[in-house]
Amino acid sequence: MQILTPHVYWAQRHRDIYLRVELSDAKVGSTFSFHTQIMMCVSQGHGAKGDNEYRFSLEFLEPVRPEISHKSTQRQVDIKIKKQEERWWGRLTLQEKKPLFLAPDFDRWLDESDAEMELQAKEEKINRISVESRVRKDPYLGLKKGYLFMYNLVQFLGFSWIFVNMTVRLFILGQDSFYDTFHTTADMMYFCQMMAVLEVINPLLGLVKTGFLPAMIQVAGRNVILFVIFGSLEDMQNKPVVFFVFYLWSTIEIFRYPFYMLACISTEWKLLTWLRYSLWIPLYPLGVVAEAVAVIQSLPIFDETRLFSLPLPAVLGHSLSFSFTLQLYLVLMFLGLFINFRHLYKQRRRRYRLKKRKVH
Ligand SMILES: CCCCCCCCCCCCC[C@@H](O)CC(=O)SCCNC(=O)CCNC(=O)[C@H](O)C(C)(C)COP(=O)(O)OP(=O)(O)OC[C@H]1O[C@@H](n2cnc3c(N)ncnc32)[C@H](O)[C@@H]1OP(=O)(O)O
Repeated sequence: MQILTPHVYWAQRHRDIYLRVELSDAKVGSTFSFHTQIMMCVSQGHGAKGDNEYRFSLEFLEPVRPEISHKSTQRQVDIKIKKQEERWWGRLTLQEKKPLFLAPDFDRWLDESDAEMELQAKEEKINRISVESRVRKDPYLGLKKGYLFMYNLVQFLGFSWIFVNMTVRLFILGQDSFYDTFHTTADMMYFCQMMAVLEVINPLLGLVKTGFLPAMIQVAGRNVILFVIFGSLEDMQNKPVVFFVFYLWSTIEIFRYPFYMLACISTEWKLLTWLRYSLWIPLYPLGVVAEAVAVIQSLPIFDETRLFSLPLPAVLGHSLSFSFTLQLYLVLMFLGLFINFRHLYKQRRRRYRLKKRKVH
């Protein structure tokens, strides 16, 4: 009996092989069999030699997966086969000479670089959809952003009030303003620094991408100075060091909080970003030095007043002055400076590397 072979057209992508078999009204029961990389197809349909049984076999260049998807239409049978390994084939069949019944399917034909671009476009689309669906999944996003925006606004207003107040007094009173900074601005500073505890809680709740430790060091470090050194020792309150500490703190915050506010509404001002990620370079070490001066100045006062001193058993002496704890704290301060300086340096690099990548 004569074996009839249909015309078969082929095209490929990195993952798939497409075959189009020229058989109209092919019966649903086309059978396919696979043996490693050989595929055989038998089908009843209307081809070049009228209504008949047609068959063909192909030995592929590389192994394919045995599962196959195919669809018979009035005009043709479309077959899709998955390659076992995702790569571009130089030709379809193992034998170099192309079988006579096989030809390229120019309707689907793409060369390798076009197929790569198509693959890339598909992957980008999938990524975009998955990012969009992740973003859409958070039903509280608006609420979170609203809360962060309000928090940053309140902090911005608080620190701006301190900064403007101190600057105006400096212009009017000159050096005399150094001595009553605490009495004129401490209430607002207490308020802002108590609120700043939220900066440690926010990353714990996953509201911001900040590391917990840097925020903890920042907030705890400042609050020790504000509440323990300045707040509890009246003798410290009229020292010029208060002016320098408060001025350095508020200078960075009047840029940092508006930067966060803009981030909450997905907006950016280049100059503000630059100031947020650059001003800390001189301000942070200066701030730590000013805070260290405040701690050192408070040591004799704690020794004298015995405030917060730790009672000791009679054999060990009367009590342990709080100044010992503060001397230990001085060491911690420089460790904290190192950790946060490195953190801010990394944040700066990440920000500007990211931006460069977006530009190219
Ligand atoms: C463990 C016990 C410790 C005990 C203490 C030990 C001793 C401590 C000594 C410490 C010395 C402190 C000295 C200090 O007080 C001196 C001064 O402050 S001087 C003045 C200069 N100071 C500064 O410049 C520091 C200012 N502070 C900060 O920058 C932050 O507090 C800090 C945690 C240090 C770093 O901030 P962060 O990690 O948040 O970096 P980013 O700004 O880049 O933010 C990361 C991403 O999160 C988003 N984010 C963060 N916060 C908010 C917010 N409130 N609202 C909205 N979005 C926010 C931000 O947009 C970033 O997102 P993206 O990456 O998408 O851009």
